[in-house]
This record gives sequence, structure tokens and C-alpha cells, in this order.
Amino acid sequence: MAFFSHQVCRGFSSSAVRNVVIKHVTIIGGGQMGAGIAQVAASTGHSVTLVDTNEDILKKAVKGIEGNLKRVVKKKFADKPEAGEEFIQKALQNVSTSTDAGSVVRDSDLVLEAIVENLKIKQDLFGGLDKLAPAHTIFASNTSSLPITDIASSTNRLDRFGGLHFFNPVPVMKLVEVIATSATSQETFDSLLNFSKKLGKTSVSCKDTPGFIVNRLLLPYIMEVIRMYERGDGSKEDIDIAMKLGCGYPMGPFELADYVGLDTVKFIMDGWSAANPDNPVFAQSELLTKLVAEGKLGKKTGEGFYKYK
Ligand SMILES: CCCCCCC[C@H](O)CC(=O)SCCNC(=O)CCNC(=O)[C@H](O)C(C)(C)COP(=O)([O-])OP(=O)([O-])OC[C@H]1O[C@@H](n2cnc3c(N)ncnc32)[C@H](O)[C@@H]1OP(=O)([O-])[O-]
Ligand SMILES: NC(=O)c1ccc[n+]([C@@H]2O[C@H](COP(=O)([O-])OP(=O)(O)OC[C@H]3O[C@@H](n4cnc5c(N)ncnc54)[C@H](O)[C@@H]3O)[C@@H](O)[C@H]2O)c1
Repeated sequence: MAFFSHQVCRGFSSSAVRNVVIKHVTIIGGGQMGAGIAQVAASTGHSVTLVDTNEDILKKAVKGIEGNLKRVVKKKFADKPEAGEEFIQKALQNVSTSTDAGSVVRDSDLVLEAIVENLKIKQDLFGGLDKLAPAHTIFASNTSSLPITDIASSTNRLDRFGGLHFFNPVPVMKLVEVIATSATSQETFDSLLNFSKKLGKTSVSCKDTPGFIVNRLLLPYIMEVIRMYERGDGSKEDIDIAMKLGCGYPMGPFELADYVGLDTVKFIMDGWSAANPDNPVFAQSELLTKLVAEGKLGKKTGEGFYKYK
């Protein structure tokens, strides 16, 4: 990955189809992000198929969606519990699940991937689905840090491939970064922008540069924080309080890293430090490496920088 080889111009190669109105969405990966995106897409009238590797994960994802819909309804329909219940049921009816992506992509306008942050695994997934999905289907990745161009290279639909980068927790965070590679067609880009709008999100347009906008700025901050703690310049608790009360951030950096998942933070750092071995901004942290090796991945495993059990 050439880290700073910015792709400054977007191509307008002719797409096989015109603007795709996205109605049927396949979301691959029913973890934190996939389930959150499924919830928002289903709540806004899209039919969603959520795909993961086994039924237990999918059951947990749907249960999580139901729980989070209840949180949404509590506020949105505070004085109308019946309308709130109807909203939940409608959204849930829009969600189906599958462990076989290949069999469900045939009906999809959009295949959005939110699986593990690993280039080869993402390429294998899309490479296989490219042969099965209809010509009009748009592919998109929710990757935090991998070049969309590299993920798309496993397919023959470069013009119908883009990035849709959501933020955690998806039902609450208002932003979506919409990423165009140099091969993404204008029609595809517009379809992704329209889809983001239908989800009620505000979108920003990004080039396919490492970390897009947010993570290119967020990761160096998080890594500098971890190094500060490793040097003994402040306790985790004090650093978190300082950034919350001093900067007005809703979470301190250690809380946020635990919330996002330390495996995801490490996956991103591994890629960026390998591509930039001489850049101290992307230097590895011994502590982060140790926590991930011990399976302390943050909130999702009950322990990361903090304990949650
Ligand atoms: C960091 C490592 C480096 C980056 C790695 C890359 C990661 C990635 O690529 C980019 C990111 O996502 S970067 C990460 C970007 N993310 C951030 O930076 C997040 C920063 N943190 C925050 O914004 C807040 O701490 C939270 C919103 C998470 C919780 O808020 P709080 O005040 O502490 O606690 P609260 O009172 O419980 O919740 C408040 C309201 O939200 C509602 N709600 C919550 N979850 C919900 C769900 N799943 N569904 C529905 N609703 C949900 C809840 O019901 C409540 O509603 P009410 O109507 O007001 O009662
Ligand atoms: N966690 C965040 O805050 C965050 C925010 C934005 C983007 N992202 C990105 O979104 C993606 C997913 O992150 P997450 O936090 O939801 O991860 P997660 O670990 O919570 O969930 C990933 C899910 O993908 C499933 N999966 C893995 N390989 C699969 C395959 N081949 N087919 C089907 N399912 C498969 C896993 O079983 C798991 O349920 C990553 O690319 C990550 O970088 C994460």
C-alpha cells in the first residue's frame, strides 16, 4: 500500500447501469457495525439480509438490533408507545438473516461488507460474490483503513465499487464517509450518497486515501495517547477525564478504543506501520500488542484497557 499516493481524480467510466435506487441490501458481517447498519437500513424502509458465518452470531445480532430499536423508540415515540411498537415490528420484518452470502446477493442492489479488517479476507469475499451478484449490484466496504481500490481489485465491477464508512454506534453517529476510487462511476457514487441520505445520515465525500478523513486524524491521536500512558505521563483514567472535560469529547481515548475494539485498532496499525516503517506516528505499541494477544479486545470481550465484567 503506497500510503501517500493520493488518488486525486475520480474516473467517470461508464457504468453498466444508471443510478441504482437501493432498496434491497445485503450486509455481510453481523458484528458491531454490520448489525448497526442493518438496524438503520431496516428502520428506514430497506429490506436487509444480514449475513454472518453462523446462526448464533446472527441470533445475537438480531437480538441486539431489537434492544437498540427499543432505545430509539423510547425517545422517538416517548408519548406514543403503540406507534413505537409498530416501528420496531416494521423494522424487524425488514431484516432477514443468512449464513450463505452467495445465495442472497442475487436480489441485492447493494452488498455492503462489514467483516474483519483484513484485506485478503475482504478480497476473497468480494471476488466470490462478484460472480453471483447481478450486473447492477453495487459493492461497498465499511473498512476503517484499507484502500477501497485494493479491495475492489478482486472484482470485475470497479465502476460499481465504493466505500461507505459508518461510525460506531451506527444508530447514533450521524456521519457516513462516502468513498470513490479513481474507477468508481459517478452513478455509483450518487447512488451511495442517496442511500446515506435515506438512512438519515450526513455524508462527506472522501478520496480513497488511508483512513479517509476521520481515521487519518483519529488513529494518530489514539496511538499518541497509548504512548503517553506507556511512558507513565498520565493514568488511563486521568487521560480520559482530561480529554472529555478539556475537549468536550463524549468518550476518553481509552474508553473509545475499548468501544471500537482493540483488534480493529491493531489491524489498522499493523497495515499502516508496515507501509510506513519509518514514520513514528504509526509506530507499534507494546501494550496494544499484548492486550490483543491476550484476547483483551475491549468492551466486546469484557476487558481491554478497562474491565467490563
Ligand atoms: C478509537 C480507535 C481508532 C479508530 C478505529 C476506527 C473505528 C472506525 O473506523 C471509526 C469509528 O467508528 S470511530 C468511533 C466513533 N464513535 C465515537 O466517537 C463515539 C463517542 N461516544 C459517544 O458518542 C457516546 O459516548 C455514545 C453515543 C456511544 C453513548 O452516549 P452516552 O451519553 O455516553 O451514553 P447513553 O446515555 O447510553 O447513550 C446516549 C444516547 O445514545 C443512545 N444509544 C447509544 N447507543 C445506541 C445504539 N447502539 N443504538 C441506539 N441508540 C443508542 C442511547 O439510547 C441514548 O439516547 P437518549 O435518547 O439520549 O437517551
Ligand atoms: N468497530 C468500529 O468502531 C468500526 C467502525 C467503522 C468501521 N469498522 C470496520 O467495520 C468492519 C467490521 O468491524 P466490527 O467492529 O463490526 O467487527 P466485529 O468483529 O464486531 O464483526 C465482524 C463480523 O464479521 C463476521 N465475519 C468475519 N468474516 C466473515 C465472512 N467471511 N463472512 C461473513 N461474516 C464474516 C464475524 O463473524 C463478525 O461477526 C471492519 O472492517 C472495521 O474496520 C469498525
